[in-house]
Amino acid sequence: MKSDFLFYPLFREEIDRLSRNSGRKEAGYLLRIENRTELSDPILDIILSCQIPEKFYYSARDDLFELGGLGSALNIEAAGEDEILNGFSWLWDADETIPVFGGFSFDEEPSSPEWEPFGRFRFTLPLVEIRRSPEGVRISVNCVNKKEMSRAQVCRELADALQSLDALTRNFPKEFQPAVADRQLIPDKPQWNRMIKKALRTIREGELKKIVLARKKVITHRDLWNPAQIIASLSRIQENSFTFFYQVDDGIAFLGRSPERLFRMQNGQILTEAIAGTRPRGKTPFDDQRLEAELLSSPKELEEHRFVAGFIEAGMNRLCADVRMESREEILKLQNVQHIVTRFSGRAHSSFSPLSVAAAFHPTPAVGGLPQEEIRSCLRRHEPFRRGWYAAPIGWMNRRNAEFAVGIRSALVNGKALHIFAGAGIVSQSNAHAEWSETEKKMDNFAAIMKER
Ligand SMILES: C=C(O[C@H]1C=CC=C(C(=O)O)[C@@H]1O)C(=O)O
Repeated sequence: MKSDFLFYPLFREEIDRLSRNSGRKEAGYLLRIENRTELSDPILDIILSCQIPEKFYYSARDDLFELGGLGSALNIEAAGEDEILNGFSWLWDADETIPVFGGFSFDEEPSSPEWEPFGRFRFTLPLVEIRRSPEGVRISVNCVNKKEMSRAQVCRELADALQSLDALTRNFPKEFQPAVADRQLIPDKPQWNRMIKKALRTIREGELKKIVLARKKVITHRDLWNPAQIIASLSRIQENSFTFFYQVDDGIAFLGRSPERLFRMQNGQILTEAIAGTRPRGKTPFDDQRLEAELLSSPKELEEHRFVAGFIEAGMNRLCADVRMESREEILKLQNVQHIVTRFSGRAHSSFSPLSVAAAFHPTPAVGGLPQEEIRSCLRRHEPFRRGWYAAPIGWMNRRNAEFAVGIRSALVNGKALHIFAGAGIVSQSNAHAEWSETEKKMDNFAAIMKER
């Protein structure tokens, strides 16, 4: 698999023209050039073929929007949302539509070493941004003048960066045959049973109504994992889902196919949804229909779902006017599982920043639990590993618009280790064995690409 797309030829003329234009020193200045173009290669192939350490890719669940990025013109890692917004505010003063890609960790406590490269909050303005929307494909290049260089010097830096990028395009094998050296389940099945028992006790005692407990499989490769191959294989699965890929360094990436939108914000309109309640897909259409009917009539699954829907609706009522339930308790069919989904829309009361909207919803009871205030400390007590960016918001934003998926059906690749995550909502009627099987099903896309089944 390889894309032969070259960036420098597309921008050479404009860079030459701009470099002849001015000798002024302009500190903090962004040089951004946008180009509309046709692409014969898929954006993901272009992103994955380039061997630059930092890159990202995002595609919306409806497939109408894609955003890819190569390299980094400005990377902001921070402990809080204000630092992120302040760090990009000069950029958005120049053009408030410029998107940056990133996310933040599930909770605020320091994470474990494997997550260190991601930090608490991290967003990237890439060197090259490729964006596809219904209006067409636009490729933009960004160069931030941090060193008070003259315009001609900035142009030279940009030209050099694009030429180096073009030289980094490589072929990578489409076939994916990992050489697995070790597999570890954290927790293992007996530990999981004990976790669920303890969670059910906490629910019975009235401290919690619902808690979403997660587990992970750590699969160790004999050599290093190639995150590009993992996301390339995952993306080929027909799945009603967002695709996300955030590689922060060579061999270190958070990636996945998530069915769940945290929210989308566009021109003051907010769309969000509750996804919770699960059954496997059936082996035949008849069986599938039976499981769907079972899901929609199960008091346990409906309770699990309604905790989430009620929470989201209350959040929407705080943030928005004209809140509407766009659909109620419908079925979302995925490759291996089906869920109950309820969708909401509303008009934001004021011009909230995307990160404040993300913070208002995260963590929803689809990935945390209820009551929300206690859930992060509760999870730290119940789960035997740190979540890092699993189940946290991941996506893109500019000053006013954004879309964040919930980072589930996901994995962290770090060197030789691949950490695959899945969680399940525990309510008073949950059963440890059934929840274990459900999390197995939720990890099945990964099992399929590794031909583990
Ligand atoms: C927490 C996960 O799924 C959530 C989303 C949909 C259905 C869920 C459930 O039925 O338990 C979970 O709340 C996960 O996949 O890791």
